[in-house]
Order: sequence, then C-alpha cells, then structure tokens
Amino acid sequence: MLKVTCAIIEHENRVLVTQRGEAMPDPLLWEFPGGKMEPGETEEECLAREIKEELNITIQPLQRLTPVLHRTQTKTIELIPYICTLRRGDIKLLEHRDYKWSLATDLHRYNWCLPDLPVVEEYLRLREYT
Ligand SMILES: Nc1nc2c([nH]c(=O)n2[C@H]2C[C@H](O)[C@@H](COP(=O)(O)OP(=O)(O)OP(=O)(O)O)O2)c(=O)[nH]1
Repeated sequence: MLKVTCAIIEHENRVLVTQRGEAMPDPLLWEFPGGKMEPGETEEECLAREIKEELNITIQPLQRLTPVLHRTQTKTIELIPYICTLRRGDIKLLEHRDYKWSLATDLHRYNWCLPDLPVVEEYLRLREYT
C-alpha cells in the first residue's frame, strides 16, 4: 500500500489548496499538497519534506485527521491528512499549476482528487462549518 501524506495548511483564516499539473497523474485536479512517504521517515517528516520541495514553505503539523483508503485498479493509497500551520516562506510553485488560499466555506467548489473528498468533509465538520 502506498502511503501519501497531505497538509491542510491554515493561515489567516484560510486554507491552502493546490492544483495538480497537466503532466501529473490526476491532472488539473485540486488536492492538499503532500506526497509519498519514503522508507524510514515519519508522517510529519514526509509532510515537511514534501511541502518544502513542492512549495518552498515551512510548515508545522498540528493534528492528524482520519486516513482515507482509496483503491484504484492498479494500486491502493492511504491518504494521511494533517492540519498544519504555516511557519515561514513565500510560496513558489515548484510542481503544481496553481494554488489558492481558500475560505473553508469555499472548499466544496473545487474539483478535488477523489480521495480528498472525505478529508474536506472531516475538516469542515471539525471546524464547525457544517
Ligand atoms: N499529494 C497528494 N496526493 C494525493 C492527494 N490525493 C490523492 O489522491 N493523491 C494521490 C495522487 C498520487 O497518486 C499520489 C501522490 O503522488 P504525488 O505525485 O503527489 O507524490 P510525490 O510528490 O511523492 O510523487 P513523485 O513525483 O515523487 O513520484 O496520491 C492529495 O491530497 N495530495
């Protein structure tokens, strides 16, 4: 099983959402940034590394949400979400096509990667937007 971490980065009452590039798998869909865990690293280490690699920012993981299991024909991924805060850095898009600082109440408007839908729902419930 492929373990993938993703970061729900909160900053000034908004949440960071990123759009996958045209050449990536799941092209142009929106996701929470993150990526595949490497051998020997913790979930938090994976998140910090991926977010730095993809966006050039430093984050602090705060709270783990419920992992989502998603099966496709060829693989099963476990998407492991963490609410995080932004510590420092200006966003540089090093892999994604676009990003938005979204209001929580607008999160349902994006064309999400399928495994992210339960993550969005749990986040909205937790922050009492639903
Ligand atoms: N990063 C991320 N990946 C997601 C999310 N939802 C979701 O289904 N995925 C899927 C897409 C990919 O199949 C896989 C993660 O791949 P990736 O391409 O983002 O990871 P990576 O940076 O480690 O990949 P690589 O280019 O190093 O191979 O998980 C999400 O919210 N964030």
